[in-house]
Amino acid sequence: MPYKCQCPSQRIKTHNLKVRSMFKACDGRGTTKIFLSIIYTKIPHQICQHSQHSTPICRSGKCEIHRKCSLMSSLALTPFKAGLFVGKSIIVTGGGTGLGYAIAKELVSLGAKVVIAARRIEVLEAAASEMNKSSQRGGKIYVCQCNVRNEDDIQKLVTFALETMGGIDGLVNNAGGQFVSPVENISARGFKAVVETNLLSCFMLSKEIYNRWWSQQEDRKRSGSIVNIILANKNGFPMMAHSGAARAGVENLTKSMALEWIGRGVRVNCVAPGIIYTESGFANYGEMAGAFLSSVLPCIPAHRCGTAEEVSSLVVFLLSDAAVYITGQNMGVDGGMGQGTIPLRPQDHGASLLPVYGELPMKARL
Ligand SMILES: CCCCC/C=C/C(=O)SCCNC(=O)CCNC(=O)[C@H](O)C(C)(C)COP(=O)(O)OP(=O)(O)OC[C@H]1O[C@@H](n2cnc3c(N)ncnc32)[C@H](O)[C@@H]1OP(=O)(O)O
Ligand SMILES: NC(=O)C1=CN([C@@H]2O[C@H](COP(=O)(O)OP(=O)(O)OC[C@H]3O[C@@H](n4cnc5c(N)ncnc54)[C@H](OP(=O)(O)O)[C@@H]3O)[C@@H](O)[C@H]2O)C=CC1
Repeated sequence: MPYKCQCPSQRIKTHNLKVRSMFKACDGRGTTKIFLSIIYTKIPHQICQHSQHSTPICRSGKCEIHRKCSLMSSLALTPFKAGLFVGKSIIVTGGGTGLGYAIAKELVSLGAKVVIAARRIEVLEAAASEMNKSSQRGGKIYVCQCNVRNEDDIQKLVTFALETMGGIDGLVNNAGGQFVSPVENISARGFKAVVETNLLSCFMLSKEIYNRWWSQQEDRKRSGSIVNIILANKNGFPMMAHSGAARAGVENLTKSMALEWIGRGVRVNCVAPGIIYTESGFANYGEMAGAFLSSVLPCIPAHRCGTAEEVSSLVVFLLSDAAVYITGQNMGVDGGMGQGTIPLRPQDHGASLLPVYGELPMKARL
């Protein structure tokens, strides 16, 4: 059935697409070639639901492009080769939302078995059922309720992961967060809560897995990789000082663990996101998030927030064997923010010229 496009503008973007297949679309005046990728899943939706279309481009929802779209929407955005993580078992804390969700989704789409762990079981279950649609070559998401501040929960998480996946190859310490407050108003309990959530949790879970699994492996091929998600906090983190301090602790702990455990084939690295737009992450700050965004955007050299996929691809790389010679590092994904100070010097160029990898609403760009 020929696809009838009624788009008057014909502004269908083909860049950023990895061409795997080509479709011909009739615009009523001639033939337009539309290139689609089966990997970069969001693009076909942008074609179908292109905001510049004055009329709906397909009313039936049954055309070839819609069929491809629904197929592709269940796949994850990834630059990595299919099957890269087949046979690998990974824990992602905070994997039911935001960055953790993007990481878990990319991993399962590459064939990994992944346990996602957090406090809200209903959020985890909904996420798992969605992500299992992207699973490829035996990849599967399992869920485990766990408060990472609680040592019993940590032990149960490791037991669950070993029983369900048969081993652990990777750990992403992503669960975390904080509240916004000037230093003078943070109570000791509040400070402690943030340190427990971000630093103690990372120590407890990494240690538990090392003692019960990685240190027990005679097979040197069964190595491990830990990726700790921290913050771009090189110059402190005003209004989130407790978190800046806790994450600095994680960075240093990362270096110590990297040196102590390299003999067992365990690598440990940090990823330091700048300001990454995640709906769940920003929801934690209510109305304050909007004000924060407009004040911080001019200070980000890239002039836009990052996307979860832009963080996930680095995390997945660090978990992979392509990164076997990398340990003890802290890598920023921050649109240049780590080069400046916070609050950063406003940049005087216009809208962001950087292309976007993943999805980013207009409000998260300058
Ligand atoms: C705006 C864009 C920012 C972009 C940059 C960063 C982005 C991100 O990091 S996104 C991720 C955001 N996600 C989260 O922050 C979720 C996890 N966070 C939390 O769960 C809390 O912030 C927590 C770590 C503090 C834990 O909270 P809770 O379970 O309530 O902790 P406790 O019951 O143990 O409370 C202990 C202590 O903490 C004080 N407290 C908690 N929230 C606040 C608050 N919003 N403001 C001030 N104080 C807070 C609480 O009052 C308790 O202290 P006392 O009152 O002295 O007993
Ligand atoms: N978005 C951003 O701009 C940045 C984010 N980060 C960090 O990246 C990580 C992910 O953030 P993002 O995805 O944006 O935000 P989210 O709020 O979506 O992610 C936080 C996740 O951590 C889980 N979590 C929080 N506390 C606990 C706990 N005590 N035990 C178990 N799980 C917990 C939450 O699940 P649940 O509530 O169900 O437990 C949630 O899934 C966080 O560590 C965040 O601080 C760092 C820099 C910037």
